[in-house]
Amino acid sequence: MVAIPFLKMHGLGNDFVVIDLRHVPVVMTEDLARRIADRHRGVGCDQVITIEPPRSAGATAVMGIRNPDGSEAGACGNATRCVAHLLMSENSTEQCVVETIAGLLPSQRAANGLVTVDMGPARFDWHQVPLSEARDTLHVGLSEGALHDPVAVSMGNPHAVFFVDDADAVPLTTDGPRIEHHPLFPARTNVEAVQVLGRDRLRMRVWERGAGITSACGSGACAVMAAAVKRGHVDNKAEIILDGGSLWMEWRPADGHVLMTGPATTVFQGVLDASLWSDLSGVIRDGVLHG
Ligand SMILES: N[C@@H](CCC[C@H](N)C(=O)O)C(=O)O
Repeated sequence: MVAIPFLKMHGLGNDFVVIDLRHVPVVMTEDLARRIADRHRGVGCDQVITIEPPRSAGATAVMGIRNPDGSEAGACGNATRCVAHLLMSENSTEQCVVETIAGLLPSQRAANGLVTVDMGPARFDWHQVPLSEARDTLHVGLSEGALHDPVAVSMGNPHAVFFVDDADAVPLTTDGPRIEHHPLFPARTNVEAVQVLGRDRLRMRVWERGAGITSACGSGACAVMAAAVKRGHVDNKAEIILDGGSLWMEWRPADGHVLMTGPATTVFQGVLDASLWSDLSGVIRDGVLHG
């Protein structure tokens, strides 16, 4: 049985096990992702990220996203910067296109070693978030503990953005999971608590769907930027300060796309031993792997 190489990477401390499956007959299943993400028995991470062959014209590669609970996500901004960095380094290019189940994300190198990703349009239609019933997504009118009246928005994954007076005082470990599992969000939701510091500065903390509190969420920062523009709190550009550091955001009025700029950091390389999945079904594609 073979071992599979991986990279440990992070974006502002939101950490990933990145596995290149472009030439390996392995399928990332819910069970396998859970085992890899386990910080005691596996490698440990906030998301398991796969790189797979492109499916659409113009894409450099597909990026698959799994949360530590095994669930699949349509967007992960911090991992997109990491994967884009790897693809651009591999191809010696300054740009690439990362494909996700939610769409194609054009990415490019920015100043100071940072990476910019066009995360696509913020969507405010209640069907698209999704919500379980018709609501005004700019004022959803939902309350839980310290959190009231969010903006609901999709960046390819669902977000509930709450504007608060003091983001650091919000008890996210109790209020976050209650919102994540609220019946109004049939696909569950990521939860952001946001404090407006100025017309170009926001402080944000996040409770991630399927992961809990993380030090940063790139798609969350995009959702927050779009929500803050729609509520009239910021102009088109803003710094968003997360627990793990800052992201630089731009909302493009012409098409409603959100552009995100931030770091992509490689921590170490390792190998996943086949003992991690040898008793799991559905992991090996096209037969058995031999070393
Ligand atoms: N950390 C990510 C988001 C990962 C997926 C999210 N938890 C979900 O289930 O939608 C980011 O940087 O965007």
